[in-house]
Amino acid sequence: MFTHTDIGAFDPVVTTNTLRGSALVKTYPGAEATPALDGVDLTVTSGESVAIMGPSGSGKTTLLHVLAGVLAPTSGQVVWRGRDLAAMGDAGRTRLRRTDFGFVFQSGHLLPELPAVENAALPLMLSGVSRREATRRAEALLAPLGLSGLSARRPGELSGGQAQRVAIARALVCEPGVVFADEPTGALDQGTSAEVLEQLVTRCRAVGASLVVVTHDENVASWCERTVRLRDGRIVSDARTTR
Ligand SMILES: Nc1ncnc2c1ncn2[C@@H]1O[C@H](COP(=O)(O)OP(=O)(O)OP(=O)(O)O)[C@@H](O)[C@H]1O
Repeated sequence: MFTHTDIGAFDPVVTTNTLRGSALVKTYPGAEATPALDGVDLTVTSGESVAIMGPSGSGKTTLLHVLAGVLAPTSGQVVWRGRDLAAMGDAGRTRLRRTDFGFVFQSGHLLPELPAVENAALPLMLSGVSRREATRRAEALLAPLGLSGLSARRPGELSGGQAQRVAIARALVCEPGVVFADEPTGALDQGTSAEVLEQLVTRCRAVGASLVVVTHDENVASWCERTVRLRDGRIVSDARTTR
């Protein structure tokens, strides 16, 4: 017979790719009076896409970094797949960021000397997968992003939109549970930005990864299932996107 405790063992928060931030506070040294995050609760469920919006300085990037285990919160807790990030230690969090999370930044952060396919394959090679297997898997991700003919090109030989699509492939190559993107289309013109965003959302959905994307662009947010708005380090609205 199941008791209440037995049922708890099947808690979906523990067994699925749920990312949960609770009571998150972050103060930077010298700015203790004005926390960058001031009591944020945010749960991202498996496969969900969430846009984080708000004015400049409202805490968007800080929230992204705290949820991703890049920055430690001053207080509060981040739990991924039922595990507290604070309990993992620096080495554990570094490993987690490599295996479970993917990252896309505003301007790609690709290595200029490597061809596109090796840039996309890099996280796999860093975790010990052979170059041959890593590039095979990277090629398989570049193809649906419309880049199969460009995999030998170096970043300097790609357009901004193409380079961001290589960055999307790189973020997905380790089959992450969550992709974190900080202004991923901030350096692109509007048309290219819409294409890249569509690709980012579509590819994350195709592989079942959740997406947390910081943006100033309402068009970007409209691609996500949910929009969270911050002001002065607090959530002021959290709503399903209506189309
Ligand atoms: N390393 C840091 N040291 C001190 N203060 C910081 C640091 N990083 C951010 N802050 C401060 O924390 C607050 C939130 O910054 P954050 O970068 O998270 O905001 P944001 O909403 O992402 O802003 P933007 O849209 O301009 O990128 C701001 O007041 C900022 O000045």
